[in-house]
Amino acid sequence: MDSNTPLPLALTTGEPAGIGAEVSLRAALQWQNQTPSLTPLVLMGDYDFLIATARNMALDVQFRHYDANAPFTHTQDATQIIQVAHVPLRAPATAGQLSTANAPHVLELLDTALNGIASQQFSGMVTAPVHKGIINDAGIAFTGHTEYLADKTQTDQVVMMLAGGGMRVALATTHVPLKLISDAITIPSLTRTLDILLHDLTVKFNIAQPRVLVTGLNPHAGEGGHMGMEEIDVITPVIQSFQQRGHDVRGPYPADTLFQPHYLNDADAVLAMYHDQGLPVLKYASFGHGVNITLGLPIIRTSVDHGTAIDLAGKNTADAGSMFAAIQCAHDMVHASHMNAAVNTQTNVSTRKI
Ligand SMILES: NC(=O)c1ccc[n+]([C@@H]2O[C@H](COP(=O)([O-])OP(=O)(O)OC[C@H]3O[C@@H](n4cnc5c(N)ncnc54)[C@H](O)[C@@H]3O)[C@@H](O)[C@H]2O)c1
Ligand SMILES: N[C@H](C(=O)O)[C@H](O)COP(=O)(O)O
Repeated sequence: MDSNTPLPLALTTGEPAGIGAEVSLRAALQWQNQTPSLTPLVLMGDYDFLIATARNMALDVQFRHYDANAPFTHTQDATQIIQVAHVPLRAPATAGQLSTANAPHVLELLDTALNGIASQQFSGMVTAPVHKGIINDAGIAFTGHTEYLADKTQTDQVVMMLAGGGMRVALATTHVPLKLISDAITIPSLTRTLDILLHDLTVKFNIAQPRVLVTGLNPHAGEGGHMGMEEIDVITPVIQSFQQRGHDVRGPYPADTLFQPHYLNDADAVLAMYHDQGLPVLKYASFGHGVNITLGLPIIRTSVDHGTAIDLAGKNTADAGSMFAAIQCAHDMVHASHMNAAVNTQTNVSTRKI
């Protein structure tokens, strides 16, 4: 490929019984129409299934098979062409009807994108939602893209961060049952989470001196130890160690009152302790336009803020705003990473390999 042509982003179309194909197609067309010649997209999915989905949506669109040896850019007159890296379904897909038979297909979409990134065909991946339950029902242990991609890229720890509504909310734990949360937050794990968060905010989001607000774990951040000891034993010592290293990391703040402009206006990200402490606030502020980002991976990966919406599949009513935002975010992160890599090459500043 011409070195001036940006590498495509891989877009995995997700659970075929859900809204993944619909939001992928709609957002891809919007992206290609708004930004022709910018970053091409390649959809990972079953070619005929995507054609059938487009027909059901009455989209004015043409399809072509992705060919790594024949670069394709969405020029002004080719914005309605969708490139597909064909990953065959394992069984016919019906909107709204989950099937364990297609669980391997869903994971093959991710593997195809990963292989394409490894072989430098793609600059990153944007993922449509998968259904964690049906993959487990198929006998495949799976807790989420976040953990799957960490495992596949042999990354010891990653950080889930969602962005939307003017906020970034990162999590100290990912898909962990509530009763295991306290034990999962240790001085080493929280330190590593903050290291990853600060590093990726700098390198992938171009924030020179990230300001991070950290929540407590317990009501009222433990009320001085009367409502839990995690703040005193773990969270405060970790925050202090980052402050001693010169970072703008503050807290622990009671999570129930932290999410207000008074605090947020003076911060680049909030680090919440667990999934349902931070994400409901962010999703209330931005559902349908938020982006899920996996930090700490050696690749760029973004995703939607919603799930498979089985109840909406096939109805052509799903909002593709979050998928569009995820494409935009991945595009911006690729550019920020390239810029920072160039700066570091020039100044010989070493950064952790991402
Ligand atoms: N990135 C991902 O892969 C991802 C993200 C979140 C949830 N999930 C998975 O999705 C499955 C279903 O999860 P859930 O039911 O909790 O959440 P969901 O987001 O699928 O649905 C919640 C509600 O939001 C609505 N909704 C979701 N997306 C919408 C859209 N684009 N436009 C309009 N309305 C939309 C749905 O109709 C439903 O009423 C679970 O297996 C979950 O783990 C996957
Ligand atoms: N925690 C995510 C959310 O609430 O949006 C969602 O489950 C997706 O997670 P993965 O990206 O790990 O699949």
